[in-house]
Amino acid sequence: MTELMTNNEKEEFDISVSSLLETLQQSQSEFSANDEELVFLSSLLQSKELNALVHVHNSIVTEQSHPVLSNAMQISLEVLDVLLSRLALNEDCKELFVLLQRPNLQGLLCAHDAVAQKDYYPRLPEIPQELLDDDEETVKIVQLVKSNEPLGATIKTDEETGKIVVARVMHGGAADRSGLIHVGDEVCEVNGINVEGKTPGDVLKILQSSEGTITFKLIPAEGKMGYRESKVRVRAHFEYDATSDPYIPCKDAGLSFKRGEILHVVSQDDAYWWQARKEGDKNLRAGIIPSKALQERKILHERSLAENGDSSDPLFSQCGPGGLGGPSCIPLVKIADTVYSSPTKTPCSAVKTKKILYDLAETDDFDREEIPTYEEVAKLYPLPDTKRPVILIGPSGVGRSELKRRLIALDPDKFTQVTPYTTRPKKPGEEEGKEYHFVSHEAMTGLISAGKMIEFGEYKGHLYGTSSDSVLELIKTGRVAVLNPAYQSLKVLRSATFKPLVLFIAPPSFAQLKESRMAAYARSPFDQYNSRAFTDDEFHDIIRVARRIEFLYHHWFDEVIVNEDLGMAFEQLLRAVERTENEPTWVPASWVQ
Ligand SMILES: Nc1ncnc2c1ncn2[C@@H]1O[C@H](COP(=O)(O)OP(=O)(O)OP(=O)(O)O)[C@@H](O)[C@H]1O
Repeated sequence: MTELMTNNEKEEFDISVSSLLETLQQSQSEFSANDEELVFLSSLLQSKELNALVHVHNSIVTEQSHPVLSNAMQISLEVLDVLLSRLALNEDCKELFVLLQRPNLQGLLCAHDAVAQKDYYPRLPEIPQELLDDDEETVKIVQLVKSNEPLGATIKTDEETGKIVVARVMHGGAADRSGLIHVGDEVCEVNGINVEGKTPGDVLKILQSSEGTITFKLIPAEGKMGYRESKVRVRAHFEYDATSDPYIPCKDAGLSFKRGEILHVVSQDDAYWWQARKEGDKNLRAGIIPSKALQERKILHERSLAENGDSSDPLFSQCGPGGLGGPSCIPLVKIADTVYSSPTKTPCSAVKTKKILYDLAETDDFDREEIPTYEEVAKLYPLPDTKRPVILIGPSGVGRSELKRRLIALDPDKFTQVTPYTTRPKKPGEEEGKEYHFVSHEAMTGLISAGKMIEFGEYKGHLYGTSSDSVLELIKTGRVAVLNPAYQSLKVLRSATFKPLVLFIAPPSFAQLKESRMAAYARSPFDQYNSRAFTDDEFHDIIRVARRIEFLYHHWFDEVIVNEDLGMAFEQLLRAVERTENEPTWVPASWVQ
């Protein structure tokens, strides 16, 4: 039996319950309801139980029972960014900067975010089908208002059931932000029109001809709850134009990007099409980009077409007008309002390639190249006592030695070259460890076979080489090692051990190259006596080799410096080095983990 309240207790009534009761009592005469119903309603509103329940509800709503944020890790990275520019200001900034980078603190923040995002494992099993009521299905009615913002969803015909279903929901788009439309939701009706048996194209026509509000009747997908936004960042090693991609299922949803841009891949759920945003982009809606696997297959397919006139990859020959993966976009609609009715009877039932694209005569150095598509990257924060080595890559004669010399001359205490090893005898005036480390032939071959030499070669019967331990020792001293090795050494040097800054020194056009070198009376390094100027053939060679290095290794360059005007090239070099000392830089993710 319902217990009624005393007057004292009534004073503690929730304000909304009291005003309901008051309205009921004031307007009793206007109701057509009989006395019995009015007495019941009035006693219910005055009952202790209802009042207690309202209090519990209010407490739950007002209590902060959920995490304040779920991106503590991201915020800590932003704080690191801010602190970086203030390190010199005071010791507290420095201490916090070091503390925030400690693995245990980062682990704690990461765990906090996982809990806040309810990213729990293992996932609970689905409720068994027999426990669900067979006769009744929940439908949801979603109302949308046409606007200029795309909905951010695509539809397709389900291969098994033949029904129209939501194929993809773009992260951060209008559909995603509403939380109302999910992948796998079945579309039953659009504006009261039953879409059973219709194609996605038919549905799009209905949508395009609709004005104002559009009403969808959907059957929610089973077990679609919650997705996790991936934190993966990649550097794109190719340029992508979604508007001219014949394979993309929905051009409007595509994200175009340039080579070298950093992308935040928010979903890799689809094998062919990832969802991504450009790093730092304020627009929250993700766009689709080809997955790594798809891009690799696409390149192989295109090479095969170019070389043999055909391709054996069935994936691309199947591709119809809807693109690869085929769902159609739902265009130009925005969610305005939603009404759920539940439950009601439903009215409707990495490929690696061995192929290479350069002269056969020159393949010896490069016979195991990967197709560069995306590289997972992470931010590397500068550490005060550890300096990244600077590696100048480029064709012989382009000016790397000159740039290196200028860098060392600018600040010899900071920048230094790595003393090479040689088997040639010491000349008068030379000191061990200054010009060279003088070693025996046996010692040198021992170092080479132990894989200790970054690069080595023979000149006039003597071996010369640079040891990896020499570079590591320099890094430990807090100085910046500057190297201009042969480009093949990048395979060894570009690793988590050295974490180098790789700069490609490129030649300008033939005319600019010739003019700038002539104006400076530059001596040709290809001439044994260094007494004559460059020849046209040498300039052509510099350009040809530069193109080849760039084609093969562009994905490993942090920056390209075109060496036309020496002063400007040097300035650019200096700024690039300073950035690694003062700002976080994107490096392969494996270097940071
Ligand atoms: N931008 C420039 N303008 C004019 N002359 C230049 C420029 N850059 C370099 N030089 C000159 O070109 C010549 C060759 O440069 P450098 O020796 O640095 O080439 P390199 O790339 O180190 O070649 P190698 O790898 O064979 O030693 C030098 O005389 C140098 O002073």
